[in-house]
Amino acid sequence: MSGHVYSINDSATVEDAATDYEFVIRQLVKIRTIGVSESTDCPKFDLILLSMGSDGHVASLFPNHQALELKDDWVTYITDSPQPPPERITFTLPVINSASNIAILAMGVDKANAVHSAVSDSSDGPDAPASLPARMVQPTDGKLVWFLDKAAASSLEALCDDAYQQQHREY
Ligand SMILES: O=C(O)[C@H](O)[C@@H](O)[C@H](O)[C@H](O)COP(=O)(O)O
Repeated sequence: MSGHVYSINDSATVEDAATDYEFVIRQLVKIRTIGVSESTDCPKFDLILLSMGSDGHVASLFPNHQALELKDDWVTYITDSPQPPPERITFTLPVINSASNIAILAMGVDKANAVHSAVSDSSDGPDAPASLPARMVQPTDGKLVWFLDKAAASSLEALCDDAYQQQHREY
């Protein structure tokens, strides 16, 4: 197992650590230890496991941060995280979205609003995708599964009721 663990170099600067980590991933893709997505040319991980913060951040991709717009980088760094620590490295959305399976975990009532917005259809105003990174997790060619406790799912009851009533009206 240890031969398959590639840790981040935490003694380098975040910029160097991100560059080094992306280099490692690119080598692993080259020798096909990690598969490649035919549609995106990104690494295709079997599973990416994320947890979501109450602000809707996943990985170290925070609301309205420019890191959300990266298209060509696989790994990036930030130095201005709104939550400590300020310096972080993270996979980018193209890599996350290329995975075969993505699981997002959310626990606690403080996640309820973000869960509701992330799985609802609205895409304007405060629910615009970049204001809620979890909404931007949309697998290109894979599956997304949410794991919620009751508290995190508590705002979904209203959503389900609405959908039920909508369907009911159509019959
Ligand atoms: O520093 C971070 O980015 C956070 O620690 C994050 O990774 C965490 O997993 C979520 O915010 C949910 O955390 P809880 O489920 O503990 O609230």
